[in-house]
Amino acid sequence: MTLSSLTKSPLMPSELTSTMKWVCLGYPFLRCGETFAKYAIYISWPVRNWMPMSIYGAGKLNNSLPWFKKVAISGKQKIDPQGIRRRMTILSAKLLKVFDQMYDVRVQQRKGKGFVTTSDVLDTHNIIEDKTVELNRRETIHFFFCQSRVRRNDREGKAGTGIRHCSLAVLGSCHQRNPRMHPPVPLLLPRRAGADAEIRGFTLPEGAQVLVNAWAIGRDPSIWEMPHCFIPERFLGSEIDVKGRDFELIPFGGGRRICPGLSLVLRMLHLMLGSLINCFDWKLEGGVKPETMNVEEKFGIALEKAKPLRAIAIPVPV
Ligand code: HEM
Repeated sequence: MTLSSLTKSPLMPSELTSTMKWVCLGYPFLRCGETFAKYAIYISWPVRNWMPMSIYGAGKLNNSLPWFKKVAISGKQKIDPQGIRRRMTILSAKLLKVFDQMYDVRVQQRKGKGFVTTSDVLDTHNIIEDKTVELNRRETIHFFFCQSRVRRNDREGKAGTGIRHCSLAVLGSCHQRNPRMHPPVPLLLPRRAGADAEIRGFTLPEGAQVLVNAWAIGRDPSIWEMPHCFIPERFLGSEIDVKGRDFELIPFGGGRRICPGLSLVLRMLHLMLGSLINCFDWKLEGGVKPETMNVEEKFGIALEKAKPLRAIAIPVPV
């Protein structure tokens, strides 16, 4: 089976090229009697590029080893080898409790004299102390919960520290291409090989789950000069963009599963980042310098900064 026949598989991105790097997990190796040595090919990528950074999400063993998943779904006993489900349940409960308390506070405030509506989400959800209140409460709190998850997905260290006077073109390069180094979704949506394939000497068996490591591609020294340096100008005059045509830069994925929010994101980021840079001067807290700022990442389904960025916004006098 050749690379070109693999690309015809409905489960693979049709524009697959050899510049793509692969991590392959979840191949039921017992099924075809592969040796461990061969299987090791599939785990070597994640061990190097992914395992140290994973906490939850894409790094679940249950997702990677089909046998595990089967047991977890069919059996009554829920297997949670890394304690991920347990930790997520605890954290979700904590977050719901926070929202629950906020809701209580607002109910009390609304009962008080002189309460002025703020037209915020709690108010527009029209809290009423009657028998429907429990439903309203649950809906509102879960609405917050979803919102905070979306926010976490989109969170990315893109403060305009030190680039207030950059041109619009450089700004475009910053927000469109910054995800090269810090793609918010480091491993794209999982794909499954529809047929056996041979890629650069590696055998990709039918049924293997394939995770494209956009994070590693964006830092590959064979593709990028000085891959660890943030040089927005490197894209000035360059044809490369994030729209899924250039496989060396695929923070939004590619093919039929490409992020449908792409156009919205590009417009909104330009507007938001431009406004933030235009309206404020930015300083880092505690004498931290941009050159020494901690840019380490914490990996999961969505990439986060290991240490949150604490920036001080100083309004620019009009
Ligand atoms: C900086 C912001 C964002 C980044 C970096 C991002 C990145 C991604 C990536 C990498 C994928 C997987 C694509 C693939 O595997 O080929 C994806 C999927 C998706 N994104 Fe986004 N995304 C962002 C914002 C948004 C927004 C604002 C929306 C909605 C308005 C959105 C909706 C989706 C949906 C629905 C999918 C799943 C598509 C599918 O299953 O076929 N994303 N995104």
